[in-house]
Amino acid sequence: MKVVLSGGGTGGHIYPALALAKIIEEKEPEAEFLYIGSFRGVEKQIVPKTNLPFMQLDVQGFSRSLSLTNFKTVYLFLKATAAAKKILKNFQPDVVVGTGGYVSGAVLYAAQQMGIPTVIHEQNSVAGVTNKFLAKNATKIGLGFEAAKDQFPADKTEVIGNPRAQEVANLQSDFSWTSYGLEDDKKTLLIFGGSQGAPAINLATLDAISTFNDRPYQVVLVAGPKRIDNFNRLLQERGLTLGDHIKVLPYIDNMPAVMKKADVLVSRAGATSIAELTALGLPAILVPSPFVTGDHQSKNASALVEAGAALSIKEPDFNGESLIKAADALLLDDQQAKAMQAQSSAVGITDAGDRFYRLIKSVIKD
Ligand SMILES: CC(=O)N[C@H]1[C@@H](OP(=O)(O)OP(=O)(O)OC[C@H]2O[C@@H](n3ccc(=O)[nH]c3=O)[C@H](O)[C@@H]2O)O[C@H](CO)[C@@H](O)[C@@H]1O
Repeated sequence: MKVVLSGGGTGGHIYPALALAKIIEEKEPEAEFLYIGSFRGVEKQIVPKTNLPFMQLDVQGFSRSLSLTNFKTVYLFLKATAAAKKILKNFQPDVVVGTGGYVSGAVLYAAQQMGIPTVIHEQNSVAGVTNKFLAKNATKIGLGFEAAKDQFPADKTEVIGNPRAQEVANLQSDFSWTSYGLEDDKKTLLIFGGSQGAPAINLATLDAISTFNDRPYQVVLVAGPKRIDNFNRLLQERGLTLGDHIKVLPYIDNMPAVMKKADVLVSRAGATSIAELTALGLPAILVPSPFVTGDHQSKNASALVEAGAALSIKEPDFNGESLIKAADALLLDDQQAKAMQAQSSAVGITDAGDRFYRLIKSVIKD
């Protein structure tokens, strides 16, 4: 099987594509892949760390206000589509899979025009712009959340979950907190604001630092590669020091292994983060980003809150005090955490990768 994967811009669109590649490789070791990303998104850092051949196109997103940059966006889209056609003609894929982000718009649009089967994956409860654009001519559509079902044509749409969940659930790892200078027999609160870090989550953690310094549990904050300097500057300005049981990092490459060792997670309600934490049954405090299309993170979070699988705190209510209160409730008292763990595991779709694989096989022409 020859598969082109395309997804970009942000980790939440990229990791599902990489997880799918791993599942296909396990089932069909002779499968060939090509990952097509953009020059601008974080895929240029993430994909080259895998063994997948990687090509890049020049695309950019639409600006929300009417502006001249949108003419450039259209121009780049048409140019990228033409470039994608050449790449596809050369590679001759059996299927082209898009996991969201502008680059997948150009690549799958090209494939659709060439009559190559396309499968899109919508991770969120609310359809993204690119997937809405591609849905009409997509051969099949896989969804992460049931809630997105009524936004796509019913006859070709299936709820499959997010393949990253299967990757995380099946992961064998000997990761130890000692590699961060922490202890393995202490409970650990892991905090990260999606793949880029989130200022509101970093600031609340900063406000909570002096209390965390006195807590018996460990705290790991992933501040984000572009945000860690600001966090450290504010820490210094406020004259705060971190206890030995608190670590602040820019990014974690082996996040699934780290999540597996954590006891409670504080995070945004990005779809891939949710797929991972429910695959692990990890109790979570979610802080949906208010800055995303259609407020989709609040809707992603609702699915978990309704099931008793997570707590959700709106960003304006999220601060040092509410963070400590929620973290203490789950880390100092086992009962609530255990109940949440069970509900979270019940929500997780840990065979999402297999379901995605079957969906892809179903569109490949003999
Ligand atoms: C601001 C924004 O537009 N966010 C969107 C983006 O989120 P974002 O890119 O943040 O994606 P998710 O929260 O879904 O996933 C984050 C991914 O990054 C990984 N990770 C994170 C931190 C780290 O240090 N290392 C690491 O590997 C996580 O394990 C996870 O796999 O795509 C998601 C999936 O479409 C959407 O639901 C989010 O609303």
